[in-house]
Amino acid sequence: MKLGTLTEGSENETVTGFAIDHRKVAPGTIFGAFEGARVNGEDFIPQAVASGAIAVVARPEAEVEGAVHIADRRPRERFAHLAARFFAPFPETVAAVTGTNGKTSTVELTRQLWRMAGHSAASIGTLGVSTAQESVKTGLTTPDIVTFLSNMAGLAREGVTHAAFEASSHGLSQYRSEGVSVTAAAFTNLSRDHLDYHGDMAAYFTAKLRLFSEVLDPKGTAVVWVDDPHSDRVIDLARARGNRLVTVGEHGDTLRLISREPTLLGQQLGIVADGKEYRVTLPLIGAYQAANALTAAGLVIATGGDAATTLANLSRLAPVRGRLERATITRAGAPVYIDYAHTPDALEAAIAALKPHVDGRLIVVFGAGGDRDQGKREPMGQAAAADADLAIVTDDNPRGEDAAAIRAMILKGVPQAREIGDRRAAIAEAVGEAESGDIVLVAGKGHEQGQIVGDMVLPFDDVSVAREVAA
Ligand SMILES: CC(=O)N[C@H]1[C@@H](OP(=O)(O)OP(=O)(O)OC[C@H]2O[C@@H](n3ccc(=O)[nH]c3=O)[C@H](O)[C@@H]2O)O[C@H](CO)[C@@H](O)[C@@H]1O[C@H](C)C(=O)N[C@@H](C)C(=O)N[C@H](CCC(=O)O)C(=O)O
Ligand SMILES: Nc1ncnc2c1ncn2[C@@H]1O[C@H](COP(=O)(O)OP(=O)(O)OP(=O)(O)O)[C@@H](O)[C@H]1O
Ligand SMILES: N[C@H](CCC[C@H](N)C(=O)O)C(=O)O
Ligand SMILES: [Mg+2]
Repeated sequence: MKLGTLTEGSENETVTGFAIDHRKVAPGTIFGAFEGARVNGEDFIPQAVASGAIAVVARPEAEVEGAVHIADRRPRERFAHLAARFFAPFPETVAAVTGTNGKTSTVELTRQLWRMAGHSAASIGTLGVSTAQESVKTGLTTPDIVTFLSNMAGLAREGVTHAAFEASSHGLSQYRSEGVSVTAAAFTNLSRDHLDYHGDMAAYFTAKLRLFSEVLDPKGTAVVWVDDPHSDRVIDLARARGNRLVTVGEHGDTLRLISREPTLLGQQLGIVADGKEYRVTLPLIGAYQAANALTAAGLVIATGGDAATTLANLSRLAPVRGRLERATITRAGAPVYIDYAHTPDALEAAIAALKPHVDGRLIVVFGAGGDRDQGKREPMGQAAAADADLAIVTDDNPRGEDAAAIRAMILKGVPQAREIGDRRAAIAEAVGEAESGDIVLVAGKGHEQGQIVGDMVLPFDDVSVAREVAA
């Protein structure tokens, strides 16, 4: 591709790639220089040009010498659209999922349902880039724009026709997932998280709504979990823009959930679609997993799937890694579940999912991440105080913060909890305490493979630790 095809000039230089980090610039690269939360990418323009950048996308006031300056008030957006032209083509059907909780689960379940319908499908999110064959980590929920577009293009080259990705609020506000045509976009729910980055709930919601106001194709479909108090805003937005609507939930029009009964290994759902009533055996426990499965089914229907077939396929869904995953059963006979709940709402949902299965006590082990929203810590404690029979507060990626100070903030919400900083010791204590009829929930890390302390990532996997201490 020639530079002249991307800018108004007649530059004949060959574009070899795109980069947003000057350390990744090679001769022929177009460099995106953006103001960030930590540093200003514009400071690296001279180094990028010295490394061979032939053009720089940056604000008009940025100084660019020795390369073409592609000036734009919204450089991240402009960069994304230029890069998309370079990396295209992409999978023809692309769905995006936003919401505070449930994104990873929904994209993963959507991928599975598409596959059952005979499509070559993939998902991109917290678990990485996953196809039926493999899963490769990217490190972020919504990867940076260059990784995102190159992965989407790579999937298309491998024959993937259907891709679902997680649109995190950080990703949406940093234009990390632009440039592909999004045919369907789903909203799961909104509750407290990430206020360290967004400031307040209104700004956090606005970041998420950009998926519906700007990213979703004008001819695309909005899929909405309607039982969340924030769903009306999404529905109004979709109506105002003329998008097709698929609504799911107890108040849903497309898929109406009329009953839900927990069973030993999952739940029985009664669902009305197109005026017909369906009985579905979902092999996943908890109201929250039913919500995510229905939202995933909504995305599949929004992208051309038949409702009856899609609902029938729900009975064959495989669990999502680290989401209410049963790691082991203790010697006393108590099951130990691992879940990725790391917000107050998620902790409440994970506890509620297990409650119907508990005869004795529900023992919950959890912490909260360092260098993340501090205001969610006390409410997480309160959620455990309200619904757990025994809470053990421990560490979960303290990062650059003092672990004891994080625990103290959680303990304000649950003063009766036991405090055991060392996560392995905390899990061992819960496993040792549990009697027959009890359930242990270890929350916060799900699929994660490390404990981040300072700059170090110490190997840690809740599932293996639970198995080891229970052995
Ligand atoms: C707060 C945040 O989201 N930061 C991300 C973001 O940073 P930023 O744009 O503010 O970048 P910055 O570090 O200030 O740098 C500004 C610019 O200078 C460039 N730069 C920087 C240094 C340098 O030497 N050379 C250089 O060119 C950077 O590439 C960037 O374009 O862009 C960077 C490059 O893509 C990301 O690596 C970085 O993720 C950090 C590591 C992070 O921890 N992000 C988390 C909070 C995150 O994004 N989480 C969400 C949500 C999780 C969820 O709940 O699902 C996610 O999508 O994963
Ligand atoms: N629909 C839901 N409603 C409430 N809580 C949920 C819902 N879905 C998931 N959760 C809770 O949130 C946790 C994380 O789920 P999941 O990984 O699917 O969400 P996510 O939105 O991808 O999270 P992240 O923001 O970390 O990427 C689950 O382990 C569960 O505790
Ligand atoms: N995507 C979330 C994951 C949180 C997981 C939890 N284990 C933590 O470290 O806080 C975040 O970066 O805020
Ligand atoms: Mg996720």
